[in-house]
Amino acid sequence: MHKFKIEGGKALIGDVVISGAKNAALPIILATILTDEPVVLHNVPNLRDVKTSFKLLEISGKTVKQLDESSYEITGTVTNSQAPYELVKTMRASILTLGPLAAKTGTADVSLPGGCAIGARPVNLHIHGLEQMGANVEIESGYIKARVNNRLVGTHIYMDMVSVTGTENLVSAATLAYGETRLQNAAREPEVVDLVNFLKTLGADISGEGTNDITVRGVDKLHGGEYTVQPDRIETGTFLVAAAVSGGCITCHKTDPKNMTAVISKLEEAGALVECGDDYIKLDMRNRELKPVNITTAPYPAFPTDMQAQFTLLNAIAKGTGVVTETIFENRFMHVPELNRMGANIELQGNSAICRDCNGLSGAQVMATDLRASASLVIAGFIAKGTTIVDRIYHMDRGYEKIEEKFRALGGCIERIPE
Ligand SMILES: CC(=O)N[C@H]1[C@@H](OP(=O)(O)OP(=O)(O)OC[C@H]2O[C@@H](n3ccc(=O)[nH]c3=O)[C@H](O)[C@@H]2O)O[C@H](CO)[C@@H](O)[C@@H]1O
Ligand SMILES: C=C(OP(=O)(O)O)C(=O)O
Repeated sequence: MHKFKIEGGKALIGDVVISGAKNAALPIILATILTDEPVVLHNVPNLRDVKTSFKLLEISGKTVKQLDESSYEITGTVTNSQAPYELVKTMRASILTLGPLAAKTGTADVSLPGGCAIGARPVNLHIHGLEQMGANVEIESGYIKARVNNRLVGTHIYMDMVSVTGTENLVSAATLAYGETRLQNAAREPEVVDLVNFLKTLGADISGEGTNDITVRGVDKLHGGEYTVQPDRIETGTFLVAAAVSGGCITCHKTDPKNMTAVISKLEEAGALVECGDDYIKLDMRNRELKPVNITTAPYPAFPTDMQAQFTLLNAIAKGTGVVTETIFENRFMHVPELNRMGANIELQGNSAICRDCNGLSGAQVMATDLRASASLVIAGFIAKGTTIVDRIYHMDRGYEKIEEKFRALGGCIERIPE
């Protein structure tokens, strides 16, 4: 298991090019199951989760060919409708095979993902939606087994909770259903919109994306196409927080400020000077005082849970008290005890973290528990006095491309050490 060794105490300054969004790339890659024709994808990030998605496609019978650093061609037809436990256990987003496999082949045997560090994360909405579209779904030996007679049938689905991958699974499945599917209380996340735009390039007939009421009119088949994955708004936000907490100045290029209003306005409230262009965001924190900000996570367009750990760190080192409330996942504060070990003064009260003044952070040996917790600990290492060792960084490799390279270019002292 690799670790990061980080020397702290330097402002992070410079430019960084943002990669394609993990959470857009994964549903798009797995939705290629829906077509027999070639698909070319660009701006695909080189991440562990992306490799896992390609493995899932290859198991299904598809062929994946890398064209350049971030472009891939996916060809072939699905001949096997299994998403095995060995892969699903390493990546929850494997559940995104369920809708496409059921719609395309009438059969899907997808291992139940189970809980993870941040919460129980059930998939009842995915299953219930498919049942409403006519699938017969059984849970057997740890697998979701979906069977469809002939073809899924469009229907009116009200989703009890806003679920990002739940919406993505049902939208993907509905593209090949007979008739019209209406999804109410759908997720509005930019990654859902990216998936819909991709499906439209393959000939899907969808409207309402970006709202909570999406309509999909099923077509007989989808054709091939070429698509560029949107920039990663969470990677962008992570670098902006790194600039803010280190008193530095970072410009994120090839990103999309339009999808980041909640995060940018909180960074401004925290005292940062933020400048946005069409495809860049620059955050300057030099000679400015960091102020605490209260945040509450909620579905888009509200503040994203995937930026919560980074803002918990921001509040931990700001002068004054900031309250972070997590409403999406029941256990997403695993970074708090680790930050406290580095000198933070954060108290957990129910689903809130009360971040009070501390006397700065000092380097320590800490454990990454999930993807965004890892990001907050790595950034904490850059601002702490002395050396920080972050253990279990495989979490980070799931979602951040070339992370050491990117931080090093900003002046960060970080090296990967094999155990
Ligand atoms: C690959 C991907 O895109 N992952 C993102 C996706 O995860 P994911 O799609 O798994 O998260 P959801 O939006 O589904 O989860 C939201 C809430 O709904 C609950 N729920 C969800 C489905 C369901 O069938 N039943 C149920 O109760 C979950 O436990 C959670 O409490 O959205 C999350 C919320 O923005 C992000 O943190 C993840 O980074
Ligand atoms: C929680 C995340 O991812 P996943 O849903 O893949 O676990 C994340 O991207 O922060």
